[in-house]
Amino acid sequence: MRRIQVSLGERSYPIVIGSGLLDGIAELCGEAGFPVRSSLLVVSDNSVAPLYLDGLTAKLEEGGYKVVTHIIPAGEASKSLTVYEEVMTTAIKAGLDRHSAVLALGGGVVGDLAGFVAATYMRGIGFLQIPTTILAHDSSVGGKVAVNHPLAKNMIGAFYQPKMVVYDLDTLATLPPRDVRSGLAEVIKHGLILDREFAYWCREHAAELLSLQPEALGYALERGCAIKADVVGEDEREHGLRAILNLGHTIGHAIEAVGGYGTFLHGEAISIGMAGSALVAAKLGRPQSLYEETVSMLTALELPVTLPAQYSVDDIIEAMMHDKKFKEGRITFIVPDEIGAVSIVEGVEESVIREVVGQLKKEGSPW
Ligand SMILES: NC(=O)c1ccc[n+]([C@@H]2O[C@H](COP(=O)([O-])OP(=O)(O)OC[C@H]3O[C@@H](n4cnc5c(N)ncnc54)[C@H](O)[C@@H]3O)[C@@H](O)[C@H]2O)c1
Ligand SMILES: O=C(O)C(=O)C[C@@H](O)[C@H](O)[C@H](O)COP(=O)(O)O
Ligand SMILES: [Zn+2]
Repeated sequence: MRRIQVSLGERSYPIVIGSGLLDGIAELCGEAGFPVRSSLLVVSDNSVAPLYLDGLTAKLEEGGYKVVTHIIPAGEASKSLTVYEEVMTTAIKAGLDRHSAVLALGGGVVGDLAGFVAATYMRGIGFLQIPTTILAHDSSVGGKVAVNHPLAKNMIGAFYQPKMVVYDLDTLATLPPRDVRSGLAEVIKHGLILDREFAYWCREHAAELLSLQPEALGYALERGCAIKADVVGEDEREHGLRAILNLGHTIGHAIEAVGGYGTFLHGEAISIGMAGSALVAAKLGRPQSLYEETVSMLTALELPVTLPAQYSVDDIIEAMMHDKKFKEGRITFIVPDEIGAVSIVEGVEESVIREVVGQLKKEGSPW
């Protein structure tokens, strides 16, 4: 077991990462400050719940907690105001009070949605993240919680930190291969923005990562969590540095919204977006080889780097205008300078972005 601290003053918390952690979940809830005999609302989805919810509930009840559960349909479409309201209804009917807490058992969809419930139920109750996907090494850390609006990703949300992240790597064994690949996009993102050596390590160990080899995966997730924790510790509310975690997301979020949530998985859309950012970089004077190197890393992880022909450039550009970094008619891009270093570039010309999205389509893609 290893602990990585997210240092945020009185909102600091540990990421507990390792094997067999769910057996000790009641003790960890105690450490997180949830009083024994209080009610815990466990939110999960209908793929994760059959695998892990009964075991988790039994351990929590053995530890003296009352457990209420709410199971949402798996997939991005559940990150909606409708599903948010349904979870709230469960919380109210179960009589959750200010000593209660919400536990998110699942991937980023469950974590973002349940976190937004925790942030807003009675103006905020306790929250614990129990990530079960590779991608959720990113989503469970840092306190961005949200649901989507049909026009734009994560548009309705809050910054609300969990009291703890309990990352039991044993749960990853049941992940479908497509979600393994999608999660690896955010893993390599952490290397691409801040750690050159780690980015190359991911490419070199791609086969082990894709086959969920425990040592390689454990190392990659610890490194990814540590990089994320450092950035969040520096800039919790994205006044500056934290924006670098958005590499690939300006285009990626637009692809998700235009395609319909769930058509492309988040990591897939972000992978195409990271290829796009490297094309923007080339147009701003960085070497073309940076694009080729980025693509070689993404394709080693079997991630997409091109956009299907049916996506309209106009639609993508329009969706981008809803990006949270879009200010006064100017689009901000996180642009790679080299592998392991990026710049935040405000006011990238629309004509440049149009060309890049067109180029992403041109390659022709099986996706
Ligand atoms: N808050 C943040 O900082 C942040 C960061 C990155 C991504 N996100 C968000 O996270 C979401 C994507 O997260 P995700 O990829 O984890 O999606 P997800 O929660 O939909 O999980 C992916 C799929 O895997 C299934 N699954 C989860 N764990 C499983 C397991 N252990 N075994 C078998 N199946 C399992 C789920 O049922 C789902 O079908 C997006 O909405 C994205 O916007 C948020
Ligand atoms: O934590 C962050 O900050 C990130 O940007 C991490 C991203 O991977 C994540 O997808 C996040 O939800 C995007 O944030 P948003 O503010 O652009 O919605
Ligand atoms: Zn992301």
